[in-house]
Amino acid sequence: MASSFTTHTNPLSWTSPMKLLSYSSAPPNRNSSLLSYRRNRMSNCLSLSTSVNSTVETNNTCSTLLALCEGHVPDHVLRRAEEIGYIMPTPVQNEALPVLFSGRDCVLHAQTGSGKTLAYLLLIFSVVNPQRSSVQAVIVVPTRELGMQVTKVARTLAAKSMQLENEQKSCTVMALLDGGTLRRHKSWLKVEPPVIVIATLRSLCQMLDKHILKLDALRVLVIDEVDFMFNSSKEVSSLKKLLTIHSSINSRQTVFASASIPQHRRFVYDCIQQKWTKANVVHVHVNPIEPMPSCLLHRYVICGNREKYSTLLQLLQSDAPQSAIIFVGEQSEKSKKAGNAPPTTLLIEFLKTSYGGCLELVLLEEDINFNQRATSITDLKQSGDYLLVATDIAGRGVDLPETTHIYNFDIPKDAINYLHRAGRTGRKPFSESKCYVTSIISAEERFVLQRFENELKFQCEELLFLE
Ligand SMILES: Nc1ncnc2c1ncn2[C@@H]1O[C@H](COP(=O)(O)OP(=O)(O)OP(=O)(O)O)[C@@H](O)[C@H]1O
Repeated sequence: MASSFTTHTNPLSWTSPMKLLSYSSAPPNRNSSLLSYRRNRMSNCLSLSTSVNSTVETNNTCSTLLALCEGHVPDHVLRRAEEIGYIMPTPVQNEALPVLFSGRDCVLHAQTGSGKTLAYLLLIFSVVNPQRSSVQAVIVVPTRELGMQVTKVARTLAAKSMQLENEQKSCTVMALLDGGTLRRHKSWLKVEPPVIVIATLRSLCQMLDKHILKLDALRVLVIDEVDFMFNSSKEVSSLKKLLTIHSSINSRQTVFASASIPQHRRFVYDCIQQKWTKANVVHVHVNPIEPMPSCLLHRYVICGNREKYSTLLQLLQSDAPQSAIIFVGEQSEKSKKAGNAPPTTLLIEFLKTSYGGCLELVLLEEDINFNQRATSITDLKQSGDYLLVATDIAGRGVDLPETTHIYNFDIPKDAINYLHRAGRTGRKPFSESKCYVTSIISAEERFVLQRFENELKFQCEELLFLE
């Protein structure tokens, strides 16, 4: 079956990045802001940081990551970073690292895929002392998937460099994630006391409440995806307790990170008022006029509910993605009670029989067991040719850089969700390649997508199916 799509106005028009950068409220000069972003992105000299309550000297000189971190981060960690391929700092690393090394608390606010993880990990390696067997840094993450990913990067950086002999003892990194049992976590703690702990809030608080883990020696506390954590009714009281009772702002450096911090001025104000951070906290906000990466091209297709499956199939055939994630909405409680199969399962079954392409079909959702979930992401990272069907569990933080296409089979519930789903692609900081985000919507949902466009300052092009 020959299938193809065209854009509403001009079949090729959506390939133009200039056209895609639109603003709901008029920017000072659209073209010049795009050009300056491009220039800055290439030379790593972005100077769009906003500081709150303080004047921050930002580092505007072009330098390598090594030059930026020398004298702060141990040599063996910097060598490992180079071996992995981290040579130049990304804009957020360029902006944030001098602030972080100065000891100030920090709200890291930068686009998805911009390299916030490496920024806070380099801070941690600059502060902790591997000779002391006490927990000196804690990174709190919202999901097991993100936790496993951050643990992997931290362990890779902590591992012995191939270039340096006679190195110091390397840091022990421990993951305390949902899905592991308290007994197992307890015995790991005994066998190899960790210096850096990466944890989901529930598992961490369980250990703290039972006095199995102590944070007396804590030097750095990172809360990743901070807006999500504060928005989650299940997590918020534990989070506040961690920030104010289990540890103190005076003895630790606090870092909050996310690509989306709604009402960020209010948030920073609250941080100070509630004593979650010190009063001289710095808000490092990189590229505030463009909440999403400019390498993303946004498209939508309108179709009836019954045609969604065939529309997705046609899109997959015409796009031929290298790797893709298809986001499906959560199953409602009513549908669960009625004994219906989850929408993810229905879609996987459909694709198994209809999708004839060479990508491996993988499912990721809350209801599959933790070991299976662990395998999914690890396998995907290694294989690189996947068609991942997922709920929003894969929407936050998951880093699969080979993903070239995102499909919103169901429309995200709000603009923030759109931003994080879209941000699962375009995750190669120095690449100029374009990546695609396509939403399959009904005619009635067009106005919802329009609202996202206004809020997130992007423009979506309609794809029309050609018979
Ligand atoms: N200096 C660098 N040079 C090259 N690649 C980098 C650099 N820093 C980070 N990366 C890569 O960029 C990708 C995105 O980084 P990371 O996962 O830290 O993004 P993020 O800002 O945390 O995104 P999100 O908000 O979606 O969680 C990763 O694959 C990482 O390895």
